[in-house]
Amino acid sequence: MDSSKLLKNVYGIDIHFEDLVYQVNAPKQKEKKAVLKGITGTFKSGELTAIMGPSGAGKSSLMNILTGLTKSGVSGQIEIGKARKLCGYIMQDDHFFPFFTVDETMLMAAALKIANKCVSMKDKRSLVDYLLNSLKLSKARHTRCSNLSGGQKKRLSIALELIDNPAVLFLDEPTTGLDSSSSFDTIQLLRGLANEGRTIVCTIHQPSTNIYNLFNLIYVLSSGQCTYQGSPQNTVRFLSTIELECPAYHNPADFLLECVNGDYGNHTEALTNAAKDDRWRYDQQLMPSDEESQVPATPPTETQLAKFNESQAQAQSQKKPFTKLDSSKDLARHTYPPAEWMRLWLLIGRCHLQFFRDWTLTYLKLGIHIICAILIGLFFGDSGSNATKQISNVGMIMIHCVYLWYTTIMPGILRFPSEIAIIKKETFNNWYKLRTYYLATIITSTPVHIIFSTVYITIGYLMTEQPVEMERFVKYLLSAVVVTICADGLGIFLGTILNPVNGTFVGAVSTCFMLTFSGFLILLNHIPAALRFMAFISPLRYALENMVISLYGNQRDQLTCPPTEFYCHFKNAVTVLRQFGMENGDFGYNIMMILAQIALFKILAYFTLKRKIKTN
Ligand SMILES: Nc1ncnc2c1ncn2[C@@H]1O[C@H](COP(=O)(O)OP(=O)(O)OP(=O)(O)O)[C@@H](O)[C@H]1O
Repeated sequence: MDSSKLLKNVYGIDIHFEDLVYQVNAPKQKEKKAVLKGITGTFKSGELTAIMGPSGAGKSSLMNILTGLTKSGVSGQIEIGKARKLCGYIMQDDHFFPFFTVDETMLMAAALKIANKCVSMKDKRSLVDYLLNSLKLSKARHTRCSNLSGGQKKRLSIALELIDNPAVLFLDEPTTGLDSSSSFDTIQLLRGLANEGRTIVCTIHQPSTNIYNLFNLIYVLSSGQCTYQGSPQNTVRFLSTIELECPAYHNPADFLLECVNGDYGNHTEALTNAAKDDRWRYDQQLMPSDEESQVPATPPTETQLAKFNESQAQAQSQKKPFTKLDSSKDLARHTYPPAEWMRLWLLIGRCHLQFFRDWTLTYLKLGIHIICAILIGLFFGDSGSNATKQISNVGMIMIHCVYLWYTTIMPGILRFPSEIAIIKKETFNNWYKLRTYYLATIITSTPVHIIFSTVYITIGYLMTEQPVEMERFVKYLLSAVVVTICADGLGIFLGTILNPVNGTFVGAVSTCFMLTFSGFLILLNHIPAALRFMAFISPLRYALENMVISLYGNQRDQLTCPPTEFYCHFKNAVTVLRQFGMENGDFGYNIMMILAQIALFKILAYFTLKRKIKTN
């Protein structure tokens, strides 16, 4: 299949909004603050539209409303309908997984966005090649995303969203951070995409004259009101209708913004009234001559407009560059996504690859686990079999629990904050559902926790001469593994409700409390009855109790009392259990309690992550 054909078949979608009001709660004020005050406008297919205006004018708010990112506090009419599914939103900052190359990122996006039944893998490959060529990214195809320049990142963001050929593309400040030549290239590229029939809308700050003239429509906002909607070429004429004369050799875009900012007096009301006339969007130079009206500073007359529309319609029917999207049947004909289970499979693959590429997550962490396990083993020596060292041995068990807990909760806290911008972009642009991604991360991270804690515990267990009995070892290991997974769940939960600084602080404080109530530092029956419930919510308590009863319970043989000792208080294993008030400990119950907490944390983390993605 010819890749360019896949991209040329664009459905034309016009976006129309009327009396759009957006209100937000203003702090310390009874009344709501109106960010958008009843604006009306039309962004047409085949056109490149710029939303401009001073900072705080409401540009991003309008964009977020049109894309569907903001829903509450919005009233008025928006006609975009089923086409929302065919929209791509390129946010201001470009976020990618740093360990993948441009090629891998593109191929993964193609696999996630388009079903194999719809476009074969071979065609997806050539589609990716075609897009990389068109966006001048071929030379960077084997470069990791973290090493791309600002302009390349922006082009990659555009290429990624073009894969499933969206009919509408929204871009938030696509030229921010780019030099003038890259900015021009980017806007020229967008103009080319619009010419193919797409509706392209972007916000922009202070464009140069060259860039300004590339747009088909300029939509200016000032304090939530529309102060100009027209072609760039009509700007000077429009302003002169309210006696604002643009000096010669002055950039019309700059002059327009200066007028809107009030640099030449307060003309907001006059501008808002004049901007209601949307005929300024028609380029005067394209208008047929009309003897009745030759006044230069006016929008086209009705007669001119009728003639113009007629000639445009004729040209359109001859060229027929794109089909108008009328029904949901048309939507189905568009490239369709793979089934969600297939996306799950792809995301599991991506998470695995990411895990192996990030050496700090794999080799470094595994190496540190091994070194620490050996060091702790050397410190405690024969504590597992020597009856005189049993208090130290229980202390070592606690160290194992706390080590696994701490080294898991902290990366858990930091994991999602670093990925949230990417997840937000990808879920919003329909690459996959959040629950699919979340499930993929659980499926990928769980075996990793199992392997890492198994390596750590096995070394520690063998070096400290714990009983060589399979059942005791398996129970001991199982308790360590579940508490590690529980730490990951709590870490992710904290990472999705708090920022990294507060998250690490709360994580550290909560660990201290859990440690206090683990049953070693203060015995359970020494805690005041009213506060004892705290111990029952500490996963570390359940894990420690389980690890202790695995080693000392179930009628263990007597421990070795060195011949140099006259009396060994902990010669009988049950004495250790009694000493720590764990003689009635129930292994199954403890495991169930930790599993219940894992489920609780993981479910809560899903909903907090969902909330965070919506509000961020
Ligand atoms: N959820 C919200 N709660 C409170 N105020 C809000 C909210 N969303 C937007 N605003 C306010 O509305 C105004 C417009 O914000 P918006 O981000 O749309 O401006 P903008 O034109 O995109 O600005 P900039 O060019 O600086 O990005 C600002 O004063 C902003 O503080």
